[in-house]
Amino acid sequence: MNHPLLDVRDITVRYGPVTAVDQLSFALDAGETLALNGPSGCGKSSTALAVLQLRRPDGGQVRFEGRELTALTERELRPLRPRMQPVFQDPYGSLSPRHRVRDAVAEPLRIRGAWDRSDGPARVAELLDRVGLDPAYGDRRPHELSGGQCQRAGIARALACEPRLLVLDEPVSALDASVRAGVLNLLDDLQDELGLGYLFICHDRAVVRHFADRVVEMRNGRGVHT
Ligand SMILES: Nc1ncnc2c1ncn2[C@@H]1O[C@H](COP(=O)(O)OP(=O)(O)OP(=O)(O)O)[C@@H](O)[C@H]1O
Repeated sequence: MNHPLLDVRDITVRYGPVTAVDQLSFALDAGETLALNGPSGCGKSSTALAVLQLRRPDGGQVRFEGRELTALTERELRPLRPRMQPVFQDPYGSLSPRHRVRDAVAEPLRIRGAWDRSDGPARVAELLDRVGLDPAYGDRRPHELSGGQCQRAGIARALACEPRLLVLDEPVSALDASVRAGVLNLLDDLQDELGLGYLFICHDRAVVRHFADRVVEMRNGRGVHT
């Protein structure tokens, strides 16, 4: 049966009396970029957390690859989690400051049981190269990289999970304008090559227009499809 990669129906997220996301629905196919755009506080990040099941929504359904995630226990979700990877705004926040980049990228391979001592290092080097980082940067720690390089390393780590969906929450907003285009081009190339679906959260309308296939404009937790 054909189903969207991600199918979000009527999700609601509340923080006490505040309704951050109010019965929001959208769907996203593999190889497609759907943007959530809107002003600060309209509920974009809360939607990202609900899609990733990092915060369980208070209502509605999140279907990923045809499976209804809100009905699953944490244990049942665990094997699905690598397939939906977040990339957050703060490039330094997604990597541990204590670990070298090569270990950060290797970790998902180890967790998945995909680490092999003979070809693991070459796989890490390949992932770093794929995101435009010289594999020698694997020896560095995050603070020894620029913001753009660090965001690329975070994307390499996400790719090590072999995801189908990336939830990109303001992935270029903290970067200098001069490096933004490079990271967006990388994301475009990866999507073409791997058929990834992108839920792209961004407050910058110009970036959204350039990058997204479709846009959901959010206001006060509600969405308008454009
Ligand atoms: N942990 C929380 N506790 C209480 N209220 C929260 C929490 N997180 C978000 N909110 C509130 O929920 C609403 C939506 O916030 P959210 O961060 O999802 O919006 P956003 O569009 O991503 O904004 P921004 O771009 O500023 O991050 C806001 O009113 C915000 O104050």
